[in-house]
This record gives sequence, structure tokens and C-alpha cells, in this order.
Amino acid sequence: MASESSEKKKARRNLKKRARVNSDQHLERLNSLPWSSSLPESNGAGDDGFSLFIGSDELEGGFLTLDEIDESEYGLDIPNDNVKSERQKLKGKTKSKKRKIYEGDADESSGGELSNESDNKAKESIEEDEKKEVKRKKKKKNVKRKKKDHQQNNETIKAEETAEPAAECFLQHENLTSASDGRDNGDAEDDSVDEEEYYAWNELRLHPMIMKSIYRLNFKEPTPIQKACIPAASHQGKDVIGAAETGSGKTLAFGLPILQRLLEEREKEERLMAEKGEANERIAPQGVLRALIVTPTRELALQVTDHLKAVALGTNVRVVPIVGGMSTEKQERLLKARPEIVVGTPGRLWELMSGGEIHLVELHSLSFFVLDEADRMIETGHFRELQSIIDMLPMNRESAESQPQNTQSCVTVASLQRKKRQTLVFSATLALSHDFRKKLKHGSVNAKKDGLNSIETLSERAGMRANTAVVDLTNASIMANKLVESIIDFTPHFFIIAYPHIKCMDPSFRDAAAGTPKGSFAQLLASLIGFASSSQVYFHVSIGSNFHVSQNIRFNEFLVQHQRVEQNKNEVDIRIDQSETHCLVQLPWKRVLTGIGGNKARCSGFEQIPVNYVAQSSQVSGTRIDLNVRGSEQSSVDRFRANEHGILVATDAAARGLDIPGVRTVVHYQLPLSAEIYVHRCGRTARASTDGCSIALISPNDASKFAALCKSFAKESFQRFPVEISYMPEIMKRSSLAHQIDKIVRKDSQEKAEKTWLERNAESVELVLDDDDSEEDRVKKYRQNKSKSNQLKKLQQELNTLLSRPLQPKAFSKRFLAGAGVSPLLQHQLEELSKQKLGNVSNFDSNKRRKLVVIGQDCVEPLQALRSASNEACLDLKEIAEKHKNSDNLRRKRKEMKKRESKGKSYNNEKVSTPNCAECYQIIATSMDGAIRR
Ligand SMILES: Nc1ncnc2c1ncn2[C@@H]1O[C@H](COP(=O)(O)OP(=O)(O)OP(=O)(O)O)[C@@H](O)[C@H]1O
Repeated sequence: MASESSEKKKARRNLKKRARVNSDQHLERLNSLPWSSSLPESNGAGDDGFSLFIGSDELEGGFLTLDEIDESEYGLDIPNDNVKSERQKLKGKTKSKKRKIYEGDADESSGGELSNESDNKAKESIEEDEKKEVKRKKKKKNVKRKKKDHQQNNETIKAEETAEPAAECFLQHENLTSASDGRDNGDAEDDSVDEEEYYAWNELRLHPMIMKSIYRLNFKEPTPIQKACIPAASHQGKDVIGAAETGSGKTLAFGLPILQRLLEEREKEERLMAEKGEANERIAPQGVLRALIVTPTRELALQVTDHLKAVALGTNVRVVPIVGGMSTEKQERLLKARPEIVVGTPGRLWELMSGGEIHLVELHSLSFFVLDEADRMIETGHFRELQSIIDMLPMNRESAESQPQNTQSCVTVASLQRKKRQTLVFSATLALSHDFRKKLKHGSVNAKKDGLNSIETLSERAGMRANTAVVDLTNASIMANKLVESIIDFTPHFFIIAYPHIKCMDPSFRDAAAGTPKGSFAQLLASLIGFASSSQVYFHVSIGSNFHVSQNIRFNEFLVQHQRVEQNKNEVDIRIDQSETHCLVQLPWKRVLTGIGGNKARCSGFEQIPVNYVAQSSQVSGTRIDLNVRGSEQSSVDRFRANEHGILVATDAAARGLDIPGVRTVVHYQLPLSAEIYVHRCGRTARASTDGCSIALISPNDASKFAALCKSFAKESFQRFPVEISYMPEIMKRSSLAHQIDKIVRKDSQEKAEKTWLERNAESVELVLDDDDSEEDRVKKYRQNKSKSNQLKKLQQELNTLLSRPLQPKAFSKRFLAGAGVSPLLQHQLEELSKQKLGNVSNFDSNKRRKLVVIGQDCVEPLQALRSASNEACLDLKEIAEKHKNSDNLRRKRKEMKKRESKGKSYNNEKVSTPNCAECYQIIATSMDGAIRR
């Protein structure tokens, strides 16, 4: 018995020894690898590793095989079919082996011997398996502990990061998503993940911590751009230029390689420490900047930060946004925590860098320089700061690559980080020239000296290497697959008849339309579209002048006034921020808003508007208004994000990158200045393979612009959006009332503001203001005020009554013109009119009859309305050119008429008479009929 037990001890000692040798060999093998386990060695100038991916997800080799990755090292499981089935087999094997041993033991106890070779091998392998299992459990515990520490860290940092509501919002959103999936963020949740569902990620061989986040985010498979870019950037260590449609997941296409590299290096550091016997020491974050991501706008920077944070959750990798609007002190505080990843806008980044912010100027360890929306970066106004930032990047490429290769065999923690810097450039509209690709391929990438005026120069300046992977997955249309594009075009004829109608129905619109005749009519039509929407509508408006800002705000009021009032929700939140090129207005859907003017004076210096002025308006209208100060407009986007029925009015500053799930409609209230902007605007909907539609409002003045747009996309036709003109009279009524109220309220507020200004200034120079008014004057004033307030009350009451009524009665769904709340007489007139029209229409081929899409009452979504009216009308470019010509002629004629009038000549015979209401409806009906025929 004694000899037997000593034999067993010996066998165990042998087993331990063998295990140690194995692990030493394993460590040696890992250490002999370059920094990225599968990064190819640089092969100097002769390297022709250039790879071009066009519409394909072909990948280059040079990876570790799955067998080479020891998942137990991470204490987590990689979702891999093969690995999983191997493990199951192993389990089965272990069980059967165990059974065998027990049987052996039984045999032994019954006098049998356990000395045969196969049994020994089996025993060895079981012990090895068991050791691995113990090691795995230990690691898992460590990971859990680290995660806990990290969460505590995060909480501390989070307290600092109060200015990052978007981050929380994203996480909340994700949490909500996972909660709705019946999952939470705990560890237990991961156990319940069906890893097989995520098998498509296996080939990317991402770090298990990243995979865990992917399970949590419920991203079943990588998008094509991710599939193409992740291996190139993260396993082959290449620079990448990536282009793919909007909403295709480009953020993670550059975000995941960054995390992957940081985590890989951290693993390696841990191993190094373990080798040195410092295994129990917790690896502290390195405290150097590893990745700098530059985006054109602050909203985008915040969004990218959130997205990366969501993926980096639990990894101890810190991501911080550096954007304008946040206080510099707060950002300095955030940077003191020495985050590895910084996402920022060029302006603020450069401000801090040039100010010597230590974390941003110590760039020796920078491993990633990322330009998101790169083509925007080269536009005027951005590149100067960006160029300065790029010039700050250390010229480490050649020196790093010329280091002797044997340094890789003596890896140190610092040397892990000092490897090549990768440059990643992304956008949905990267206009890469053929020349540039050629140049990259032949390695002749000499930076031009004349600034960053093209994407080529930008990439060259940023130090992109010759073996850059160009991943261009943009299709011919460039648009997202599920986007339905449409237009509303106003024919000159339509416009002319509509304009007098507006004149007679609502004088305030005459003023609004002054100078930009399109303005008012576009508003009307846009409101008709808006009315149809039951989901979010996202408006993009270029603000070329303050007048436009005012129009936008007015437009919003206009829209909102015509929504049915939602019970118990009498509050309206308006967030307005007007920085140089930026105006975001968010209004909840279906709420009443009155009392906000948006006249030129107010918008000419929005930030200078006295808050009490706005507050007074809000009191009168019973609404709550928040004036957003510069920099905190992100909360508007967040609120919009949170509001299922929100409307966001924004300039093109928000056209790029913003990822707001659930946006179903984009309205181009004004046509964009370039095809790229059009693509990005449209890209706010139909994201991540969802549905969406875009509606462009095109006036005759826009015809040539629109024709150019069509040409850029090689489009010959656009679908016409089915506009329901029958709502117009009712909309005009409400609008008129709202504007009357607005006028009174604004005048009153101005008077009060002036008065307080006088009082304030008098006080400051210690003057006592005498009230010189006689008793008679005071009584007169009091009476005036009283009548004004009565008038206001009456108007408000009237408007409220109208607003509380749907525009069209629920039961009403006839195929002729009518609107809710239209007086019986008017309704009768309209019915007569429409009967007439229908009679005419019936003369046409019945198959060609238009299906009238009744929108509004039943809240038909624009996309739904578009689908119901599918293929009804296509746009003819020739027709557009013709319209343009006609509108020019008309404008000329009108000018001439005005001139003649001003000269005092009498042209009674030629004068165009302004039609009365009934005539107007008739005109509209005629035009409607025209639309029906079309
Ligand atoms: N693999 C994936 N599976 C499912 N959804 C994903 C995946 N990757 C990213 N997403 C989601 O797709 C949406 C769009 O991603 P992202 O904002 O990165 O797109 P983008 O290509 O950068 O768009 P844009 O060009 O407009 O900036 C996001 O909501 C993101 O969470």
C-alpha cells in the first residue's frame, strides 16, 4: 500500500511538472508574438500589403487559428460552434473517463491494477482538464473582481461626468433593450446567452470581454463594414479608410479594433506581471492616451463616446468626450483621470492641446488616430484646427518600424504601447479618387503642403501608411437599402394659386412669406406631412440667415398647433440653441404651443434674448420653455431621443452621424447644399436595416438645385409624396389664430422688457423714475390693457377649441375634399366642388384614378402614405427644368407689374384680383384635381 501511494505521488509530481512545462512553453510562444497576436511584421518599403475591399467582405489571412486562442485564459467563453462542441465532447469524454477510473478504482479495490498505460494517460488528461477548469474558475473570479472594481471606479468617474447625459441615455437605452429582452447586465445574464446566435462574430476573434458586450447589446452579427474593417485594423494592424452607407455600424468598425488592441495588450501585461511574480497586483490603467477620435460635431463626439462606453463596459478602458460647450475645468478634471480613449471635436481638442493639457500633448503612446466623418473635416472651418492637431502627432512611424525586430522577443509593458500608430478614416460619403487608391497602392503618399483640402491630403498628413486597407462598401445609390425617397414639388401654377389663398386666409403669412415666397407654402405643406406622422419627424434645415431660424421656430409652432391635444400633457419643452451654425428645436409631438414668435429681432441674437421675455410668453401661453445655453443642447437631442413623438428641427450640423433609433421620417425643408449632405440627412432614418423615408420640399426656385442632386445620384425619378390638401383651410384657421395671439403676446412682452430695462438702468444711475401719467392716461392704459387681455383670452379660447378638435372627423373618409371642423356650409360647398371634380375625373380611364390617401386623422405615417401611393408619380427632370423656366418668367412678370404699379400708372384692366375664400377653395380643388391626375 505504501509503495502504491508513493507511486501515485510520483505520478502527480510528474503531472504537475508537465503542466508547468506546458504553461512555460505557452507563455514563451505568446511572448514571441508581436504586440497584436496576429499583426504581420512590417516589411518595409517594398511591402505591397495594400488591400482593397469594394463591396466585398473578403479578408486577408495572418490570424491566429481558433485553436491557438486559449479562451480559458480570459476566464470566459468565446462563442464558437466548434469550441462549444469540442467542450461538450470534452465534458462527455471527461465524464466517461471519470466513469472509467471509478470503474478502475472499483477494479482496483477488487484486486485489479491501475498500471496500464492507457489508464495513466486518461488520468493525466483528466487532471489536466480539472486543472484547467480550476484555473478558468479562478480567472473568472478575478475578472468579476476587476469588473466590480471597475464599476466602483466608473461610479466615481460618472459623478464627475455629469455633463454626459447622452452616455447614460445610451446605456439606459441599451439596458432597456436588454431588459425588454428579458436580460439584465449581470453575469447571470451572460450565461443565458445563446452563443450560437452570435456565431457570425467568431471569425473576427474579438476579446471575450468585447463579446460579452456584444451579447449585451444584442448585436447578432457584425455588419459588413465591421466584418471588413475589424480584421484589417485589429489583427493585421493596418490603417483603414472605410466607407459604407449611413447607419451601417461604422462606429464599431473603428471602435472595436481599438478596444481589441487595448485589451490584448492588457492581457499581455498581466501575463508579463505574472511571469515576474506580481500576479496578484492589479493592473492599473496605463494613464496614457492610446486613441484619439476626432468628429466634426459635439453631438457626434458624445454619441461615439456613449457607443464605445457601452462596448467597453466592464473592461476598465475609459472613454471621455472633449467637446465645446462643456466647461473647460470639467474637461480638465475628466482628463486628469487619464482616459485611454478621447473622443473630441477639433476646436476644443486644439484649445486644450495648445494650452498644454498634459494628457493630450503626451502622444508618444498614441496607438490610434481616428477621423470620423472625415470628408466633413476637410470642409472650411474645421481643417485649420485639425491640421494643427495632426501636426502635433509624433512622427513615430518610421522610427518605430526601423527598431530592430528582436525587441519583440524582450517585450516590456512600455514597448507594448510604442508600436505603430494606426490611422482610421471613416465616412459614408468618402469621395475617394481613383488616383488616391493608386497612390496608396504604390506607396507614394507625400503630403501636399497646401493644407487639408482633400481627403487624400488629410489621410496623408495623418500619416497613413502604404499598406492601408481601403474598404469601400458604398453601393451605387449610396443610400440605405430600406430608405424610401420622395419629394413634394410645387408647380408654378400651384404656387401662384396657393399664394393669394394664403394671403386672404391668413395675413400673417404674407409677412412670413415676404422675401421667401417658398417659406410659407413650404410650411403649409410640411405641416401637412407632419400632421400625417404618428412617429418621430426629424427636420433638417440649413440656417443661412436669422430669418430662417425664425422660420424654423415659427414652423414648429405651426406644426404643433395643428396636432390634436394630448390630454394631461399641457407642457411644451422647447430647447433652443443657436451657436454659429446651429439651431436645434425640439418640440414634443401633439402639444399646444402658442406665444412664441420667432421674429427676426428675437432670432438675430438668440442668446441675448432676455429670459424673462421668454418666460412671460410662456406664462401667457401656459407652456414651459427652456432656453438652452450654448453647449447643453445635447439634452435636446436626448429629449428627442426619449420622446417617441418628438420633432427635431436641426441644421446640417446635425445631419451627420446622429444615431437616434426610431426616426422614421426626414424632411428636407430646404434642399441641402451638396449631395453629401443630402445623403447624411437621409441617413438619420432607415438606420441599422430599419425602414424610413425622406421627403424633400422643392419649390420652383429649387428646381436647378434638385436637378443637380438627381444628377449626382444618377436618378431620373422620385416618388411624389401624396399631400392631402384638404386640411389646408383648417390648418390656416388655427395658424391665423396662433399668429394673432403671438403678435399680442410679443408686443406685450417687448413693452414689459423695455420697461424693466428702463427701470434697471435708472436704478443703476440712482435715478428715481417719475410717473408723469395723469389719472386719465392711467385709466386709458388700464382699459387698453384690459381689452387686450380680453382679446387674448378670446383668441386663446378659440384656438384651444379648434385644437381640441381633430382636423377631420373620425368617421369621415370620403374621397373628396373636406376637413374636420369645416362649417356645414363650407363642407357643402366643398362636397359640391368635389362632386364636380369627380365627375370630370370619371371621364378619365378609371384605372388611372388616384387612390386618395387620407392622412392625419388616422395618423398614417408618411412612409405608409408613400407606400400606399407607390409608383403613382415619377419626377421628370425635363418637367422640372420647364417649371423652373416658367417660374423665372413669372417672377419677371411680377416684378415688371410691381414696377409699373409703383410708377403710379393705372393698370386696372391688367390687375390680378385677389380671390375670396370660396374662390380659393375652388382654386385649391382645381390644383388638387391636377395632383390627382398626375
Ligand atoms: N453589428 C451590429 N448589429 C446591429 N446593430 C448594430 C451593429 N453595429 C452597430 N449597430 C447599431 O447600428 C446603429 C448605427 O451605427 P453607427 O452609428 O455606428 O452607424 P454609422 O455607419 O456610423 O452611421 P453614420 O454614417 O450615419 O454615422 C447604431 O444604433 C448601432 O448601435
